[in-house]
Amino acid sequence: MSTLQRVIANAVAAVDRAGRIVKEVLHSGSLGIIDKAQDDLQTEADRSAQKCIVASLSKSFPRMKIIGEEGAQEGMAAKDDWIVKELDGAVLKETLPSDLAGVDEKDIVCWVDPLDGTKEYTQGLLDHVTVLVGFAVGGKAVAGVVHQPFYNYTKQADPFKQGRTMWGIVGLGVRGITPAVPASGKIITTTRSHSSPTINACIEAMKPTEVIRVGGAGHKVLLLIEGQAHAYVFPSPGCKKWDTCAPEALLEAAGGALTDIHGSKILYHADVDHPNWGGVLATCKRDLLPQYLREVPESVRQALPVLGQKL
Ligand SMILES: Nc1ncnc2c1ncn2[C@@H]1O[C@H](COP(=O)(O)O)[C@@H](OP(=O)(O)O)[C@H]1O
Ligand SMILES: [Mg+2]
Ligand SMILES: [Mg+2]
Ligand SMILES: [Mg+2]
Repeated sequence: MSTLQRVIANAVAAVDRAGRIVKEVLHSGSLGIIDKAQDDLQTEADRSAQKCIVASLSKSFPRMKIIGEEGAQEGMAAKDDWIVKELDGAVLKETLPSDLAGVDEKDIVCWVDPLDGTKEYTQGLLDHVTVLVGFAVGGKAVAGVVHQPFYNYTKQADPFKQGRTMWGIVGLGVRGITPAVPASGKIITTTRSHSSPTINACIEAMKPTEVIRVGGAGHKVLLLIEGQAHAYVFPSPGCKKWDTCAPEALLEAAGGALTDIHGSKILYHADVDHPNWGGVLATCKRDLLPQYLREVPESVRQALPVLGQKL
């Protein structure tokens, strides 16, 4: 059994536990909101869910490098029942592509966003929330685990029996979600809580038939995979590597593509800068990407630094 496969299997089990924590904090009625920076909130759910995922993965895979949005969380003990040792059986049944099967534990970089869409979580827009665990090898996003704790959420049913987990491995495919493409139009999804004149100018220049403003990088990529939008347009340095690693791998495994606004690959080595300085541009199908890249206005290109190599 390959190490990467066991790591992904553990992450699939751990995100479910993290999602449970996100629900427990919501139901406690005390979100424990902290302002990390302007337009950058953290809640007790972000802190505890990260502790759960990082403590679980680092216990079983101590040589893997793990980078989480909420930092080291020193002094905060993980409760015993937050440490997930289980490996998801469905992941273990798969056969990994040969280029990933032999990867050593120390060469895997894991990017954890314990709660993506924090702003929307605090505002009760619960379906925008995802838990993201992405894996990179050689700087490339190769696998992504995405849990949506409040998928199709209803207050009438047991909250802990709701939610869904999706995962994808580049070269293998996606599980837990069925890829589709929109029937017509030109539908762009973007931020609802971190907008800017540059973002709006870029979207306007693309002449969409519809703009869907929702929270979360994970949630927006799910809209692309499920055929609700053609492109995710975010020419801003606000998204970080933990926002895009898991969504990028899931999207690529489903047939789409995610790069920066210049079409350069986003790099996920352990020592990279955390912000995606070149912004984010993603499309539901890989062959749609060049068209959207061409439509980015020159003024928007010039507002964001050029890094990395072209896809
Ligand atoms: N200007 C900004 N400042 C801080 N974080 C930003 C940001 N723009 C985007 N992000 C982060 O990128 C993710 C997706 O943003 P959005 O929902 O606006 O599309 C969110 O992750 P988190 O909710 O995990 O912090 C959000 O905080
Ligand atoms: Mg955050
Ligand atoms: Mg995020
Ligand atoms: Mg987050």
